[in-house]
This record gives sequence, C-alpha cells and structure tokens, in this order.
Amino acid sequence: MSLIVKICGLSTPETLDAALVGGADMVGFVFFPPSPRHVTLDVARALGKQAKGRAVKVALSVDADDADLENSIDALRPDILQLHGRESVARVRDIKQKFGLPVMKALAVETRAELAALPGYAAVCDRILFDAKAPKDATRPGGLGAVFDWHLLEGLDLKLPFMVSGGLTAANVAEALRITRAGGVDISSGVESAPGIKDPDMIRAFIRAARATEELTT
Ligand SMILES: O=C(O)c1ccccc1N[C@@H]1O[C@H](COP(=O)(O)O)[C@@H](O)[C@H]1O
Repeated sequence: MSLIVKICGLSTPETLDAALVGGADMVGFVFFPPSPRHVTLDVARALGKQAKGRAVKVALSVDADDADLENSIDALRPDILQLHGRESVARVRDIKQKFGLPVMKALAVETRAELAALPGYAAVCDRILFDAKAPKDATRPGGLGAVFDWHLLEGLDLKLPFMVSGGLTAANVAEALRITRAGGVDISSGVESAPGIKDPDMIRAFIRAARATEELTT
C-alpha cells in the first residue's frame, strides 16, 4: 500500500493548492480556536470546495461538542474526522455513530504505558494517529513541532492503519518511517515559516521527501 501523506493546518487557498498539486493524499483543517491554524466556518467552506475530490479532507477537532462538530462538518464536508483531544473510547464510538464518518483518533505517546489505551480505541475507530505528548502548559494538544520516541512503535502489531505525526520535517521523515513502519505521515509545523504560516516550498519539499522513502521500500 502506498504511503499516505497528510498536510495539516491549511488555512489559505494558496497553501492548500501547494499541498494538492504537490500530491498530498490528505489535507487537514483545524477547528480549534486557540490554534494559530484555526479556520472559521466560512474559510472551511471555501477550502472544502477547493479540495473536493482532489484529496481526503480531514476535520481536526479537540474535545468538540456535537454542535461544533456538526457545524464544522456542514462547512467543510470532510471525508474523515480527526479527534485530537481527550475523547474517550465511548465518545469516539458515539461520534462515529452520530455523524456517520470515519474517525482517526490521535493518541499522544511519551512512554510505552500510553500504548495500553490502543486496543480500546482500535476497536472503535478507523485509523490511529500517533503524536507527541504536549507539555502541560501548552495551549493546544498538537501542532507544536514536538517529536516523540519513534522506537516506542517499533514492531507494533496493530490491525488498523496508523500514521505518525509530531515534529516531522523533510529531513527526518525517512528516519521516522524506517523506525515506525507507519502507513502514513502527518505534518503541520514542519512546513511553516512561523506558527500558522504554511510555506508552499516546504510543503512540496516534505511531500517529495516522504515519497522518496516509498522508492526505497518498494
Ligand atoms: O495544528 C494544530 O494547531 C493542532 C491543534 C490542536 C491539535 C492538533 C493540532 N495539530 C496536529 O498535531 C500533529 C503534530 O503537528 P506538528 O507537525 O508537530 O506541528 C499533527 O497531527 C497536526 O495535525
């Protein structure tokens, strides 16, 4: 199966275009007001139309209630929901049933202990995204450019597709994939010139670097 490359936190037509033309498989939009990448419903509606049929649209939320989820889904028309907060297994199941969309649950990993939560989530969601744990005083649970110890995923036998994120860049993506054997990679800060400001050249360079690893393994 080919590697899934996701560019997250897109918020302008120009940078979305760079991701789409560059060959991103998934494009992510952040619905979380404290984030520098937060998109309003109007912006999400326009970007959603631009991305339609060209890549998988991902709506990222953090412990959102049903009303906020409904509004973001109505605006973006996503293909999948990325739940990046402390959503419980029961809440993930509930969201899937209510909204009828596939769910990718983000799990923050710092030690092997956090992987104990995996079977519960694996039973209810469609995809797992491993990310670094945010510091206690962080204003958001992700999108911080923080890397986790990829060796924690070494030899992981998960019967579900999984992706890796957290501090990825064009320079380290090959190493992350070599160690984790993930089926996909997700990036936000690593393709930005400043928090929330995506750089089209960095987007293209990251996609190229990730694709180059496929050539090494196929
Ligand atoms: O991007 C954000 O602002 C964000 C806010 C809240 C939760 C998650 C967020 N981003 C996701 O975090 C990971 C890692 O990002 P980075 O590459 O280390 O910056 C990625 O999945 C983003 O989609």
